[in-house]
Amino acid sequence: MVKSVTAFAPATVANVSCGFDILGFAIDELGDKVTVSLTDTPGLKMVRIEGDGGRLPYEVDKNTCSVAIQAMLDKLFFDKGMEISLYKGLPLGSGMGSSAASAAAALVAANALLGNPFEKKDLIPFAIESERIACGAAHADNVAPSLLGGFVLIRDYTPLDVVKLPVPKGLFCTLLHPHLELNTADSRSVLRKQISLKDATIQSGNIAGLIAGLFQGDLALISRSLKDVIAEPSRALLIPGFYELREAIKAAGALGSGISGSGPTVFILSPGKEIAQKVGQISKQVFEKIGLGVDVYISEVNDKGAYVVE
Ligand SMILES: Nc1ncnc2c1ncn2[C@@H]1O[C@H](COP(=O)(O)OP(=O)(O)O)[C@@H](O)[C@H]1O
Ligand SMILES: N[C@@H](CCOP(=O)(O)O)C(=O)O
Repeated sequence: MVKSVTAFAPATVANVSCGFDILGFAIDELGDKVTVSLTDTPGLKMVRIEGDGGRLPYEVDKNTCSVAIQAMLDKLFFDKGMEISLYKGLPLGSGMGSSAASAAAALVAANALLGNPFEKKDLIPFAIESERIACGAAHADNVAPSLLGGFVLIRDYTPLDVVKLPVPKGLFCTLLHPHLELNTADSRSVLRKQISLKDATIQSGNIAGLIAGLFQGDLALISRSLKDVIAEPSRALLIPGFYELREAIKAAGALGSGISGSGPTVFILSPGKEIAQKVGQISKQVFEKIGLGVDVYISEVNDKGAYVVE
């Protein structure tokens, strides 16, 4: 019997502008790795955390890896133990679904260790529990795409209704991660609690348009729909250079830009790698001009999601 499994789970862009808490997609290469080992001593233990600068909790009721696995084991009435090692590839509070990637990798590793009693889709509720711990909100728009890959819609939470959407060919994402940290809990606290009928109508039109654009592979429709009148107006104020960046890339041929998750990372969608690289260069200069260091990542949409590596 296999005693130890390692899994990788990718970074994700949640919301995708108009899909607050209901839409996200996965990124290539960037992500977290988790190794889970079976032990005879009952209970979970976080035995190792690397790449976090010593900032993440070892307490099993605080780390998203162990919280997610515990939720899964509760369902199975499992009486053995597991040791968990986390290798963080993602920066904390980045808006790239860092807490979610840890949970997704942990679940895929633990599930494989037990002989895959759950389909990947069935792991989402366990991962959602870990998001409640990380940011106080049980949102699924990072954990679902990190587990399943591609664009994922969360049509409803009660009961959970998750739909994987098509990924148009040639779609590239540029991620700009300015060297700032924003806690998801903090950037949720700045959101308005009420929205007007007018804004609800605009947002519904855009999310419907974005999903239709994904199904039809219609990049012009995707471009027209990448607008957010709900979260972005409040959150953009927390990201220096956000509107300057949007202005600077206007003529470069990108489809649109927005805040990745709750920020500070900004995502830009482009029709092809060349434009994705060009807007990356332009945006980098915008951030550097205002004295902010920035990491630039270019990626296709990752359609695979979390997977076992060894
Ligand atoms: N394994 C983990 N990886 C990342 N963050 C974790 C993890 N476990 C717990 N957390 C907590 O979650 C918070 C980071 O999550 P969040 O601000 O939502 O970042 P992100 O936007 O990158 O997902 C921090 O308070 C951190 O302590
Ligand atoms: N829908 C959530 C997404 C948070 O993503 P994160 O990557 O910043 O954790 C929100 O907008 O709060």
